[in-house]
Amino acid sequence: MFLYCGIACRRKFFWCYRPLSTYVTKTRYLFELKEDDDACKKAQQTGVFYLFHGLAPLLQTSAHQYLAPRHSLLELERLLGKFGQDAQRIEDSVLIGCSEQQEAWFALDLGLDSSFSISASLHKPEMETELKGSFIELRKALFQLNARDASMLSTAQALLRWHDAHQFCSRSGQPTKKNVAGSKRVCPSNNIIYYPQMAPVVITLVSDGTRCLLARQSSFPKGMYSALAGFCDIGESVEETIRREVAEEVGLEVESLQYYASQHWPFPSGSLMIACHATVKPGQTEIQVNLRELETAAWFSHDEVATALKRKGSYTQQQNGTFPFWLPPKLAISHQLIKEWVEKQTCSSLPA
Ligand SMILES: NC(=O)c1ccc[n+]([C@@H]2O[C@H](COP(=O)([O-])OP(=O)(O)OC[C@H]3O[C@@H](n4cnc5c(N)ncnc54)[C@H](O)[C@@H]3O)[C@@H](O)[C@H]2O)c1
Ligand SMILES: [Mg+2]
Repeated sequence: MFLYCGIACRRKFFWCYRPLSTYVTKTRYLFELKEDDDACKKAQQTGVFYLFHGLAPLLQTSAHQYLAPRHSLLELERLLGKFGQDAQRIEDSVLIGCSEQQEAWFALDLGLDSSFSISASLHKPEMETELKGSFIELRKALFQLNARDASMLSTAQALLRWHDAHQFCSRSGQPTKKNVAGSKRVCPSNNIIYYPQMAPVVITLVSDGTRCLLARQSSFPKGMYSALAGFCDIGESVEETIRREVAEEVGLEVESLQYYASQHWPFPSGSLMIACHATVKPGQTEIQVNLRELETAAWFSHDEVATALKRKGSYTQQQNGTFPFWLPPKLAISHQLIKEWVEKQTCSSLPA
């Protein structure tokens, strides 16, 4: 592709241009689709649509995995026609990404109330039959999706939910209007622009040097423990949230912390999970669990955690009445954070 970057580098007596990488070309294309309604409408002609109903994605089952089917604009128009829906409903769709070949990906919810249709939710079973799939709650399906579909459907659900909840201007009370890509909504009466939001959440794996601290909430599946998590309060830095959450939930003071990685998380309504390692002073490890937030918390050895990482989620009660200790699945950043801690511990215990 003969695309050149606008920033030229001067070498001796002539200008030379660096061709844009596929990644840069793709990000620039997505930027254009968000800014230019006509370009985005054009992209819908050749793009594909992922379908939702009441925020549950349409999925098909294939060998213990879920797959997210895609539909062309033509197929979608035909489907809407068959169910007596206005094709204008497609204007509710949101842009969620594109391929390296610039095939744009959109998501559309056929079950949420729309200004173009009010009775779509009545057709759910018939639509499932027609589409040869089922609308399945993302919470149930997430861990049986491949990483790419999981990430895309999470983004799509968060964006669709945000649009559904921001139909009206909080200042004028008037209906807001989304741009074609769905990257913003505007109130026509006062031009206030609303952008999709997500809540920053820290997730911290506390260690005392040899053990790590894991906790569970009563809402977790039986036997599952995870690292400590908490929403950032307004005005806080990530470091302040970590110190506060660890103090609040287990009564310990963080000595040092280190950023690990981040992940978009669709629950409860679109969060940015910021994962960090933290340490406490070796002598100050007595846990005082805040029972309003947690069911329990405890220190675990390297070997206990390494074994639990290999265990798949299980709800089978053991003979002594307890449930096996297990950790969140691979897709969750808490799993990756805990895995990194185990690997680091393994390396540091190897003879030099
Ligand atoms: N991806 C992962 O690996 C992973 C692992 C653990 C937790 N999480 C996510 O982290 C989130 C936060 O963890 P937590 O429940 O321990 O948080 P938390 O300890 O802050 O407690 C939750 C409480 O915080 C309050 N809160 C403050 N701001 C909020 C907001 N913007 N949205 C909702 N509630 C808000 C509410 O009262 C809520 O009951 C969970 O919703 C969970 O989905 C993700
Ligand atoms: Mg918490």
